[in-house]
Amino acid sequence: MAIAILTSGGDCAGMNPAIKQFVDYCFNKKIEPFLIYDGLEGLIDGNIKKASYDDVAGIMHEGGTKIRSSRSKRFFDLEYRKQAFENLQKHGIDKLIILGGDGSFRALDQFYKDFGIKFIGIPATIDNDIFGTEYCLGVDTALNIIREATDAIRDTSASFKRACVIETMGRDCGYLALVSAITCGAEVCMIPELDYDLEVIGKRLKQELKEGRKYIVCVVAEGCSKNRCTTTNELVRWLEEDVGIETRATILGHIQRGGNPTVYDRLMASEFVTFAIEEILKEDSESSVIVYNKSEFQFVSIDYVNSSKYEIKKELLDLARRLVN
Ligand SMILES: Nc1ncnc2c1ncn2[C@@H]1O[C@H](COP(=O)(O)OP(=O)(O)OP(=O)(O)O)[C@@H](O)[C@H]1O
Ligand SMILES: O=P(O)(O)OC[C@H]1O[C@](O)(CO)[C@@H](O)[C@@H]1O
Repeated sequence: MAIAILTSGGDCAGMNPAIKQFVDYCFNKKIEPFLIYDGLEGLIDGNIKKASYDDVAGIMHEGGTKIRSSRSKRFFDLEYRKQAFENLQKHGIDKLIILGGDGSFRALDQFYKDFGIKFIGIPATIDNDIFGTEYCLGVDTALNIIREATDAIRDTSASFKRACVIETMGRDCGYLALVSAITCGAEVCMIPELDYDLEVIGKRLKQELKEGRKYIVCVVAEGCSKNRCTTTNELVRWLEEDVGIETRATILGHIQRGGNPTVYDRLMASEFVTFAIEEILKEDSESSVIVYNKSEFQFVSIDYVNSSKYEIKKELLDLARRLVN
């Protein structure tokens, strides 16, 4: 029996520990593990290799993905998916484990419908934006990187009595910005999920500055720029001209996607992969996504994952409401 693993979409910390556990666990179960390099692009190009212990030795602590990732235009095309299927056939692979976001799951769902290749999707994206799961691999590491950066930026802002605007990733989802704002003690948090009123926030900040505030930390989700009118540059202008404080902006960018996986992401990687392998080995297993809710792993259908948009839970949003008023 042969199973292959691939990583797709944005990489994240935790992918390497997952790949290592995949290989180790398969060997332990006397299953042949294969590695598909370069995500869906590699699947199309036949960049597939039987795994050895050497391929995964010493990768537990490394960020990113050793087998690399891709976003593939070609995979939307049946002709290339057929080529991908033929590549798998050459190696006798009929089961796939994919680490990625919901786009990657949709890709393999289409592939399953075309050629019957079963798969299990493991949520792995720093955005934490997949419907049906409270946690996606890589989020804890990304949050810790944002925390470290924000703590450092606060040091220099406080030294100059400045404001700082820190833009986080997350696509349309404000999860990274929200949790970072709460846990880094930000004064302002702007995310697509929460209405905010610059006039009201401005009044509060001016009063606080009058009372001796030495710095302002403003965390903003990249999704705000896309979905609303307030871009990071506009926030800088507003802080300088309306609130009256010298301001610097930092767009954290891809630094949030790299870095050594935290203990939590290493452990989650191991658990996600182990349960996924156990599930896909079952005779009656259907293609599905492994999700993590209330400290438990479960399997849900792709249709379920695609049925709705991920929403940040209200209790968490409530913790940040004072930062938007
Ligand atoms: N309906 C589809 N049919 C075929 N391929 C698809 C489909 N949807 C997505 N894909 C493929 O899946 C790839 C990964 O999707 P996407 O770029 O949205 O990232 P993702 O898996 O959602 O991860 P992230 O959240 O990190 O961006 C796409 O580049 C594309 O090749
Ligand atoms: O690395 P790329 O292709 O520029 O994609 C960036 C996007 O990927 C993510 O890092 C993960 O989905 C988003 O937060 C971000 O908007």
